[in-house]
Amino acid sequence: MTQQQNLLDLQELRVDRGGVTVLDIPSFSLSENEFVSLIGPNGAGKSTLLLSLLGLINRQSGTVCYRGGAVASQSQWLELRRRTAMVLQDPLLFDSTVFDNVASGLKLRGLGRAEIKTRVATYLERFNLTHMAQRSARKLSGGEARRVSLARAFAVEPEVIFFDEPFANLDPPTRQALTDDMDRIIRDRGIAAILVTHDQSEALRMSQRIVVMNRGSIVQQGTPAEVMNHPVNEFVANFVGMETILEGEVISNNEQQMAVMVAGREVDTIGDAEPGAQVYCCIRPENVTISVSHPDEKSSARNLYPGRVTDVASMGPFLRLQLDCGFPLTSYVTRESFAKLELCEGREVYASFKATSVHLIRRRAA
Ligand SMILES: Nc1ncnc2c1ncn2[C@@H]1O[C@H](COP(=O)(O)OP(=O)(O)OP(=O)(O)O)[C@@H](O)[C@H]1O
Repeated sequence: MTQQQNLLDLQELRVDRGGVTVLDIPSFSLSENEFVSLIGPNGAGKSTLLLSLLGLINRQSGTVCYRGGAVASQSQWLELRRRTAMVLQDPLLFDSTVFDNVASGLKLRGLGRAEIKTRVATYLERFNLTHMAQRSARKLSGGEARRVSLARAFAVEPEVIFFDEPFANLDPPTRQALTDDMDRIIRDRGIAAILVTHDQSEALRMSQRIVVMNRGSIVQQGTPAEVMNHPVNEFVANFVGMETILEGEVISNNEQQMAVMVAGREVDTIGDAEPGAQVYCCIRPENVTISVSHPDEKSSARNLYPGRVTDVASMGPFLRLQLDCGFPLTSYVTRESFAKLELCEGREVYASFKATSVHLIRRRAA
């Protein structure tokens, strides 16, 4: 089997700012076509990590390799930056037309006029901006300006793209439309990407790998389901909110009443994905009800699964139960219910939740 080469490799990175170590990362890598999200609280070091990967910030130690070769000289850093695009929360548009803004990266890279014209036209169209090519970039709405900054970044046809909270403060429909456009182009062109986001559903939807950072370190990384369902410590558990995240595939959709296949079991949900779509079913622990005998058939919960309690942990006034129902499920029960139902590790139970309790997120194929 041939091993896929990493696009970017970072080793032994340490960055001090204002006399304080703000980043200490033994290793980090990004492989070809991979989409990675960096999540973590304010000040965790997410933006500093992006800047470090491009050599845009002084570092105490650390080497970056691009396709296996060390990036050391000034010209090697410039070459890496030439192959990379970065989209920031502030679109930072020039005071000129939309066309000129989208063309700016291409001019810098020395493309000829005819090629620039064709390339800009392609990316204006992809981001639905053709009709405003001659508009002043100063007179755009927040959503339009973000579109222009995305078109500008993609127009240089980078091998890697970094996004630092590119959709913060946008209304949800605009945000959704932009992430859909961006996701399509990234997949079409096989671009590797790192996204810094505070929106966990965005991270879930877009990423093959989620990296959780705190206080300058990487605390955990893995597939979205691994990180969300198996947090390595209390910090990650609290930060990701402890929803159960199940990978599944839509098998039917009848006027938004959907069935999703999860680990060989059917989960009923409400939504609008088409059969065959890859999704995550997200279920909050407070929406999972436990009973020890088969519940009344009249129960309104559409999803009912026999399972076993695999772990019990104290959560203040509640107990958190980990269940194995053929897939993992987390439930909170009060101490009173826990005693009344005589629950304990190993106990066989029934877990149920309503179709309306399942929050559906489309999943990027691995
Ligand atoms: N110009 C600066 N001078 C000194 N320290 C800085 C500077 N910029 C950032 N820092 C510090 O570096 C650390 C990492 O900041 P960074 O912006 O990378 O975090 P972040 O995870 O991206 O945060 P946020 O989610 O708030 O954007 C923080 O402790 C921050 O206070």
